[in-house]
Amino acid sequence: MGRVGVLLLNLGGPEKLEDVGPFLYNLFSDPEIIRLPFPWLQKPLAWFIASRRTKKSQENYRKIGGGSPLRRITEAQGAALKEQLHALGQEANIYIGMRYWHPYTEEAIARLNQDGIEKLVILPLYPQFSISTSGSSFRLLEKIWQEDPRLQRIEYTVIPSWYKQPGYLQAMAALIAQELDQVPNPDEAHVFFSAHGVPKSYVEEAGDPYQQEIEECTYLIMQTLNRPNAHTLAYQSRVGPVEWLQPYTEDAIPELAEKGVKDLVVVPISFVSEHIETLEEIDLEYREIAEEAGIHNFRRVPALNTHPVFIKALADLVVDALKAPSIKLSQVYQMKKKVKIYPPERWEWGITTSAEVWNGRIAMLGFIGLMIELITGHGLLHMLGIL
Ligand SMILES: C=CC1=C(C)c2cc3[nH]c(cc4nc(cc5[nH]c(cc1n2)c(C)c5CCC(=O)O)C(CCC(=O)O)=C4C)c(C)c3C=C
Ligand SMILES: [Fe+2]
Repeated sequence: MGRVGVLLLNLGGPEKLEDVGPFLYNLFSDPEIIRLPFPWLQKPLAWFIASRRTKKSQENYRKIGGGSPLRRITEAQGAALKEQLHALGQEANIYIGMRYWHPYTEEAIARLNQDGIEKLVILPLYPQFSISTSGSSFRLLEKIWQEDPRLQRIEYTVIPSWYKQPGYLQAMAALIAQELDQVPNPDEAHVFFSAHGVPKSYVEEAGDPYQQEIEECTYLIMQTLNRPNAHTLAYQSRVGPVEWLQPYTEDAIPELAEKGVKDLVVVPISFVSEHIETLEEIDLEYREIAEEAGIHNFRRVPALNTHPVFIKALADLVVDALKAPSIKLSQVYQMKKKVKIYPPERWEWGITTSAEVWNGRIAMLGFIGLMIELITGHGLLHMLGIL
């Protein structure tokens, strides 16, 4: 086997408070995060939403020490993975490719090109697949691959998602058991899975398998845990006015308190590192909601970070992927999405699907323009510098 590389894909996070604005701009510029009918509207709208959100988001990052720990943790995971692979007899260079902050995916690709990597495993650090996370990174990689002829010589394979991996399930179960054992009556505590949400339309219209993978994953973790505790799944971190997957975490916690739950063990499920949504949203915001609602013991299960059982699970995934038939980037969407044929771009007269799509797009553009005017007091053309 030639020189082996592992590309770890992750979201990235602002390292300093000054990074928050540009990080949010990068995030909202991604069509997999905000889906707009007109690509030319993406950047002005990203700029607009990022500018409005920066201050509040900075306040949250300030509360967790002034920046995201994601780069530091991902680098530690990469180093631990390299060591574990070495212990299994597999030498490999590890590369970290973040989607919205440093080290960007493009930087990782430049480095693995320089190092002459011949065989590559692409491993997203998201256990479950979503169009908005792994899907977005895969789309970016497809584009990079098409534009860089040097990449054609690399024999690569993708791991689309890995929420069923036994070592991962065992590591999650061990962390939950450890937290349950800290409450006075461990069997009475309620296990509360809080997954990062996505807009409902991702699942219902775009065919994102995320909800199904999250549901199956919670079921498998409970099976692995093998304890009598009741459990609930809810979705956190909603952004914007549209409906996201329900129930929302902030509603589900008081509902459980009303039903008499006193001990709550919260399990962040869609991400493997500590980040703003565990350290701020769960540890501060949801804890306050829970305590006000009458929960006596609110405990949060730590993220996997560099848990040795988890790192061994990642190493096993890499070793297995190197042996298995390769999966190409172009295959992932076919495997993962219940593809709904998007209505044709070509205009057709009459009451056709195409006409409905274009009517919808025009109405949406008008609505966005109206909202911008209502909020800023300026029209869209004014904001774009046209007037
Ligand atoms: C599996 C995990 C994640 C999904 C699914 C996801 C979807 C998603 N996120 C946003 C908007 C934001 N996400 C933000 C931060 C953020 N998101 C994830 C993970 C998932 N996002 C992580 C790990 C982080 C934090 C990184 C860190 O700095 O620690 C943010 C910025 C923070 C804030 O201002 O609240 C936004 C905004 C959308 C719209 C979306 C699905 C469409
Ligand atoms: Fe997010």
